[in-house]
Amino acid sequence: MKEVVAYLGPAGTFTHAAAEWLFPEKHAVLQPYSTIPDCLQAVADREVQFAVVPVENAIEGSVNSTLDWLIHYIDVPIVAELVYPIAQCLMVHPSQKHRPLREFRKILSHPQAIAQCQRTLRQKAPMAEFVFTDSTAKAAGLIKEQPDQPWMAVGPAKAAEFNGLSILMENMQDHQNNFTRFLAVGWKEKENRQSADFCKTSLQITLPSDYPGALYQVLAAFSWRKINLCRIESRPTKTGLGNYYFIIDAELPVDHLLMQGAISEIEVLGCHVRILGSFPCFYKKVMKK
Ligand SMILES: O=C(O)C(=O)C[C@]1(C(=O)O)C=C[C@@H](O)C=C1
Repeated sequence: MKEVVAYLGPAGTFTHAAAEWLFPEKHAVLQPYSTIPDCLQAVADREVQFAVVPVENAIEGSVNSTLDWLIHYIDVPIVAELVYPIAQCLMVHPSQKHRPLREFRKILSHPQAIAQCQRTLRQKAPMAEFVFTDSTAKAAGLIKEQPDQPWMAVGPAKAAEFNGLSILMENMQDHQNNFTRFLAVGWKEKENRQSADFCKTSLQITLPSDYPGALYQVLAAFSWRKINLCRIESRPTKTGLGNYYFIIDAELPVDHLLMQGAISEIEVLGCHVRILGSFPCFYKKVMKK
């Protein structure tokens, strides 16, 4: 039977492209959901076997709703990671394509996409106000429904294609080398049909209390074992200002002897360690035109 995979829809989002890459059509049915929490809750409630969600962008940083949902509201392991190239396009209804950019009044998109193009958008369309939508493809769909409005959307070329929109600018993010890291979460290990670039373990660490050098001691457990850390992120525990969880990604699988040693040492220090997942990581390089 085919696996059912939730993704941030509608069809044409960057997350859709990432989900198609991780779960090819031959083996899976991709099911769109309106928001990132909806995707994650669907897998937690076992409506679907997997969900694919964005977690970090090279320009704008963390996707907090993904991190918070994984930390606070559900307990489903991360089973794979994909780093995927992001090319943002400026798109309009074909009936608006000859209008000068300065005359546009609204720019619709997901907040992450707008943030990646903020400077360019300010320069090209200074009169336009930003309107945030649940996804880039949702924004493209709204533009399609309003042929008479001087509105634009930001998002993937696929979203323009699916909605019959005209692309006015390609690769318009403020900085090149734009990539987003996506996570697949699910109830069983993802079969590795592609070979992974490397394996990673994602840990949520709670310090026992705030004392000098607490985080330093945690990092030392990785450092002297020469375990490479690829990310440290703090998120509020939501119990009071200044209380944080640390999300630490280490470049070794959890069953590796060195990782086991590091985790035990950190626990002996009085920290609470939650394993968010130990998973293969894939890297999709930019496709040359
Ligand atoms: O709206 C989309 O197309 C998405 O897939 C969401 C999302 C994100 O939340 O980061 C995914 C990749 C890009 O960084 C911009 C937007």
